Amino acid sequence: MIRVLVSGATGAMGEVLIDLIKKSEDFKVSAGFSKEDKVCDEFTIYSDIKKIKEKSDVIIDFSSKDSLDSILSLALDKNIPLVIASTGFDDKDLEKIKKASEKVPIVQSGNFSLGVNVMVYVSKLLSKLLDGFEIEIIEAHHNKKRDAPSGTANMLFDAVNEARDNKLSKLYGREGFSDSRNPNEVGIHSLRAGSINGDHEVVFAGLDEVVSISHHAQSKKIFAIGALKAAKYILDKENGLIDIKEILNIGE
Ligand SMILES: NC(=O)C1=CN([C@@H]2O[C@H](COP(=O)(O)OP(=O)(O)OC[C@H]3O[C@@H](n4cnc5c(N)ncnc54)[C@H](OP(=O)(O)O)[C@@H]3O)[C@@H](O)[C@H]2O)C=CC1
Ligand SMILES: O=C(O)C1=N[C@H](C(=O)O)C[C@H](O)C1
Repeated sequence: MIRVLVSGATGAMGEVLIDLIKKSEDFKVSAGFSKEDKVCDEFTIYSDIKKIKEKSDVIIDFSSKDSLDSILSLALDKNIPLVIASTGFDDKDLEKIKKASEKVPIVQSGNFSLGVNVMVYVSKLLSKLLDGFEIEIIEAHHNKKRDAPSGTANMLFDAVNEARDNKLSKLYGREGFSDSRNPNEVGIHSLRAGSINGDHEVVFAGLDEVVSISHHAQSKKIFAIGALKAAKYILDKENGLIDIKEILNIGE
């Protein structure tokens, strides 16, 4: 039985993850981490990582960028693998994650669903094949999402940009007048409304033709399923930053 320390335990994703773990035969919740202490039937949620004494085999983090330092020190202190699903990280945060992965195995992804990671892989291919087509990215999420654009939109931008020798630049929204569109700009547009679980579209627009690829998350479960798969995969790894594509068997 794999003992999971759930970070972000009282959040929307934390609750979905805990519910899936309770129905699983392979996993159990050892403890939770969140902003407030809370005693649940089968485990305790702590707001202070120093109070967490329960033995855990892996940490799965669906909290926020604000708890990154706590989560990294928890993984390093307990010397256990870490699945980072929180989004909104900047380059300094990503550097901290890379540094910590020298000591413990870490997988960090803005999206743990299979469908999105296949979409990221295909978007890179489309960007290469449709050279000269202009690219726009649209993402839509629920009205409680704090960060914009989504981590997934950033993954999609990185993929299409890599295929264009990193010559592309992000443009967040548009307003006012402009004589012409810079061919290397990628408009990234974020919708926030209702209870949308996570929709993404990449549009490749050429002269008189458009190619697009999209993903629609019908539940939050798809992210928790991917995170649990990642947790199982990194359990026996020594250390290192493991690519989600390796875990989901996507591409070379
Ligand atoms: N990679 C992926 O596949 C996916 C990633 N995500 C990401 O996961 C994160 C959580 O999403 P969601 O569950 O919807 O968000 P919620 O706001 O519903 O939950 C966030 C949780 O983290 C806790 N938290 C926030 N800041 C801290 C902190 N500094 N220390 C301790 N606990 C903290 C919150 O506590 P409290 O409730 O007290 O505020 C809450 O329990 C987001 O970054 C989101 O983008 C979401 C879905 C899929
Ligand atoms: O906040 C969410 O809900 C989600 N966030 C992730 C992101 O920022 O891409 C993944 C998914 O789209 C749901």
